[in-house]
Amino acid sequence: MEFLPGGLMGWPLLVLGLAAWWLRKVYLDTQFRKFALRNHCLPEPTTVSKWPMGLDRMVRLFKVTAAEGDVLEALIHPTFLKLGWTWSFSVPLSYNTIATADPDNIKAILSTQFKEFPTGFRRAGAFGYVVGKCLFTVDGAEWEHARALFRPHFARGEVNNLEATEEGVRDLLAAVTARGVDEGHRADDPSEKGRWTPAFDFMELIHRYTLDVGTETFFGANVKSQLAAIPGVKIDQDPQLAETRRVAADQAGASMSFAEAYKLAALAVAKRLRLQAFYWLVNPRDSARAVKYLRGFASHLAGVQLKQLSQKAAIRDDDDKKDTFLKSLARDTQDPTELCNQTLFLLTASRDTTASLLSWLFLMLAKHPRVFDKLRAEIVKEFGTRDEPRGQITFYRLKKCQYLQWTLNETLRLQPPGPLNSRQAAVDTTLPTGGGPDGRSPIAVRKGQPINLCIYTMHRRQDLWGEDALEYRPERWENRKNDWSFLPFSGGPKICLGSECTTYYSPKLRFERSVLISALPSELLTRVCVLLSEEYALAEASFLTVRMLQEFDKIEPVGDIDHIRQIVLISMEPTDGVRVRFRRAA
Ligand code: HEM
Repeated sequence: MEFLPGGLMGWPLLVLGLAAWWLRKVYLDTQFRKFALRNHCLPEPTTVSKWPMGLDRMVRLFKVTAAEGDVLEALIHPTFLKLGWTWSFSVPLSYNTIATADPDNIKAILSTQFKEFPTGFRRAGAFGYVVGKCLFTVDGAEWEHARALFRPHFARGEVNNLEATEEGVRDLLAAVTARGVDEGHRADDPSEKGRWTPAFDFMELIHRYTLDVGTETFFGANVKSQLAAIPGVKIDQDPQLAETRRVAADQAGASMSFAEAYKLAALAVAKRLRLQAFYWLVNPRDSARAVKYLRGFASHLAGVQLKQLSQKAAIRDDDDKKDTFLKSLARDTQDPTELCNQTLFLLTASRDTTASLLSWLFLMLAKHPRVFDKLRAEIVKEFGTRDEPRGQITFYRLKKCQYLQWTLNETLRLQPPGPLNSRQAAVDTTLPTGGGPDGRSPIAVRKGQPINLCIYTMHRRQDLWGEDALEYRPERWENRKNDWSFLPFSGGPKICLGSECTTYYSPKLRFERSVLISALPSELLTRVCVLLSEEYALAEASFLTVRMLQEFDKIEPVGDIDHIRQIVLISMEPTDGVRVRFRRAA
């Protein structure tokens, strides 16, 4: 029997199939309309497309991305200013995507209606390309399982020990020193002569810093990328790490460094994110090689860890004092793929975001000398100078530096490392606002409908942040309480785990805290964790800022500081890096 269209049975079957599909669609559309009516929902504004299925918007998006342009300022933010804080746009072969920059809607999606808005298959398709199934790419019971695996390690405050950060900062300062001195810069002033570094891209060093701290923290294997980039410096390697690097290099040919592989993989993820349901179209050969490299590296380390643990008679009696995330995780799961996925994800989550924050912070300090001077005065008062340091840099002392906290917050507000977040409705449901002529009625959201949360636009709204919302002014944080209009770390049960814990407690406090935390029921634990928010993620950035400002007393921008370009890869970064020069403190 012939079942192909054109065969004897083919056409009737095809017609029948189409009719069934159409009837189902009509039925579901009618049900959804009734649902919207029952819930007093009105439609949100929609962008007008010149081509069917919103293809023109998609083509424009690709043109901007291909030219390494700024999708936020070129496409997304202006549409919010034109249509209001919640709108939708057509996407080929899918329901309209909703975009929102409204705190009430965002709160509902991330928190009060959390179960109705999982992350969905688009995120899994885009990020899973590199990190497979992990905390970030799964939903429901799988997510709960992964979060439970992560939590004890974070709650004990072991993620990123202080030594790893200190070592990272030492290497970074060595890398800056290795760049030498620009004898010619301001040579006419004897008090300045010989104190300025040459102009260089500080962002490159920041990326290496967060990579080194991250690989040490999560894998227990600092890749020493900062020292590796200094010509002539020989890195003192333990044999295990040398083997690890060799294994990773073999996967891709020695032509690629860890940092390069990382950038290529991030570019592919960014492209897959833009393509939404068609993410699978992106798999360029060089990115595939990069992903193989990164996964080879993580898998090798997971294998080493498992071998070490299996050699111990009783895994829980591991008496090795140096704990890493990988080791801690390996006590709970011995699945090598899971270990590889989770640790590689954690490295991605922590490295790019922290590097983005630090890059923007130093760019802002270069652009605003007043803020730099005020911040440095506070740091010197609390921690002393390079030559006369005052005590250890601890988490509590960092927290006490109010202007430092404001400066970090202001940077996270204007340039959030994660400017866009996404979810997908699991059921027909509603959002509290955005519908009707005044944009205040609830809107109906259909099962399967994708939603983009635009944190970037929300952080720049004048009605929420005042007339000077676009100005960099840390002082605005005086007396301002955090609410749902400030979400650099997201919110609700999936709030950034890095924002939940800290490394800067003393061992005694850390122990007491871990006992307290492990005794809490999970719901309360989540709330406590949110209260402890921002601690860890900001500690790594604060620590480096303090040490840099002790070391250098001026920073000067190089190039056009008034027209800073930005690009969204996995995180948002300054397109042209952080081109600056520093003046060593006298
Ligand atoms: C400035 C630094 C950081 C920023 C701005 C940031 C921001 C974010 C954001 C926006 C999310 C997405 C949550 C969602 O899907 O709603 C996230 C998730 C996450 N972040 Fe961070 N992050 C930072 C640093 C870190 C660090 C240092 C770590 C680890 C030590 C970390 C670990 C995580 C984890 C594990 C998740 C996944 C949580 C989950 O899906 O349940 N982050 N982060």
